[in-house]
Amino acid sequence: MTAVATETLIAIEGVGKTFPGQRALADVSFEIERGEIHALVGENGSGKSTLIKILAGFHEPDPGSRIAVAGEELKALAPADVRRLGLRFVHQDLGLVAELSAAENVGLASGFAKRGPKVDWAGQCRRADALLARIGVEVDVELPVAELRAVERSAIAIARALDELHGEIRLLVLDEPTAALPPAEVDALFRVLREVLEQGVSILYVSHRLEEILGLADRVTVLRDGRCKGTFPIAGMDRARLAELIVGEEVEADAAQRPPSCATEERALTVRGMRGAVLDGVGFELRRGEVLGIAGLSGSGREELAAVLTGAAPGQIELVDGDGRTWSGMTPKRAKQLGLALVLANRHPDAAIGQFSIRENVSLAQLPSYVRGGRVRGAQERGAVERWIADLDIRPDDPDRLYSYLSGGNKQKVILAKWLNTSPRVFVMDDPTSGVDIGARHGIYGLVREQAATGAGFVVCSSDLEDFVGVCDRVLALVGGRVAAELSGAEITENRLLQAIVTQTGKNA
Ligand SMILES: Nc1ncnc2c1ncn2[C@@H]1O[C@H](COP(=O)(O)OP(=O)(O)OP(=O)(O)O)[C@@H](O)[C@H]1O
Repeated sequence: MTAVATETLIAIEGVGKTFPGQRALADVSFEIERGEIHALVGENGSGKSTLIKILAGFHEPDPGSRIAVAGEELKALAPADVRRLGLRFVHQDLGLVAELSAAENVGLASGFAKRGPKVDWAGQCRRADALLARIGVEVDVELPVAELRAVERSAIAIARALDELHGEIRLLVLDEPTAALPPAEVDALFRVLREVLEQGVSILYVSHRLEEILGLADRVTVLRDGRCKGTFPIAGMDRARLAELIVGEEVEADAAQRPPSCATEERALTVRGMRGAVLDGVGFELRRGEVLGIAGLSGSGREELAAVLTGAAPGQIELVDGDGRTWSGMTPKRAKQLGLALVLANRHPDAAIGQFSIRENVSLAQLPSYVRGGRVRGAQERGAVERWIADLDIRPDDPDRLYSYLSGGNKQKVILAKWLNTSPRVFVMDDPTSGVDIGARHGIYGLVREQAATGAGFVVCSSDLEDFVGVCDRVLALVGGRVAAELSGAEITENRLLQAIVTQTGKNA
């Protein structure tokens, strides 16, 4: 944690934002000090991204809102003001072009080093190297960023944001920077952020991961239903108190409450010899009613397992289904015949259709069952969707709300509802709680358990260790594309998992 800061960098006063039919922010006031890490927290849909988009000049706030940056009063921030005043943003998707190198990505944002009319590649690489060195990171700046570790990509996005070519940088805003980072890489990111702070840049940090906020921030501002519930020092704050401030009521501790396994003796699936870009012969048996976790750092094969298992990514696999039939190779069509549903994280472009409503997205995978005699049975469809909206606490609770207007966490809940609604034999989940708030997370674990009790099998691939502790019966830890360790029942703790995915390789990510 840093020294107590004293000077106001940004004063936000009475800020509101009303979208057609939706008030996202109302009378929000708080201050960000120079030299502090200021966390911004709140439930899904509480207005965090809207506030950030106002600071980024993307949304204009309601009349009467006031924002002052370094003493300069503004009613709204235009994108040119944002740049001039030194506010920089790193969003969850990082905005990097995966096929290009770090040197090229830096050049795309702030121009390329030139020698005469030509690009000076050596000079451009030196510039990217220097930007990364300032935050204590060393990577090969000529490699395509797709080939780097997730935390290295985050570091490049941060280094690029802090390029002072166009003036002093005062505030770095990070929107859920760790949503897809495994824990060992989170520590590496924190080291980078401390370096950023050393440069005199303040940080506004948005996250649903409470441990991170407690370990990193100086102060925290809590939003609830678009209103500011206050700004609190982190010193003296604990997880339970912070969770209560966010949700507005006491939140139960989850780890101790994991219900007993519903795994039966019956096979849901046997997988053998799974190979892909990284996967190197992974196999496992999944029983009906069992919730199996797949843990691993980025580059361990965890990120591709769900897609290879369901035929969404190329790879080799041999599979024995619940009826004892053997299958070689997998395609999305075959996965469907076998009753495997791939539940993608909301950041994935194929996860849902932005221009469809909540109702249309939830019903999409189940549409044939609502059609009788060439007509959609609207009442039945609507009833099912309304039940999912209530069960997952999707906000706003309007089935006709366009998916693209939903907050990140609510998008994730719609994707889950879409697949829970289809009752497959096996759910293959990729980061199912990405961007989901602490209250909704418990709800999701409850629904997974409910479905497991009916005999569905689950393969839960996640970068978030809480998912394994909260809901899994057994966890496979992947290292270098292979199963390096297996934990089950009470053995599944965050510490043991961390050891399994990091120390097995002696890797210090
Ligand atoms: N462009 C838009 N049009 C209409 N409503 C919107 C728009 N953008 C956001 N909203 C609504 O404003 C509210 C606040 O959303 P916002 O994305 O700011 O929440 P959030 O706190 O960032 O949530 P999450 O943690 O899920 O990312 C939500 O009800 C959302 O549906």
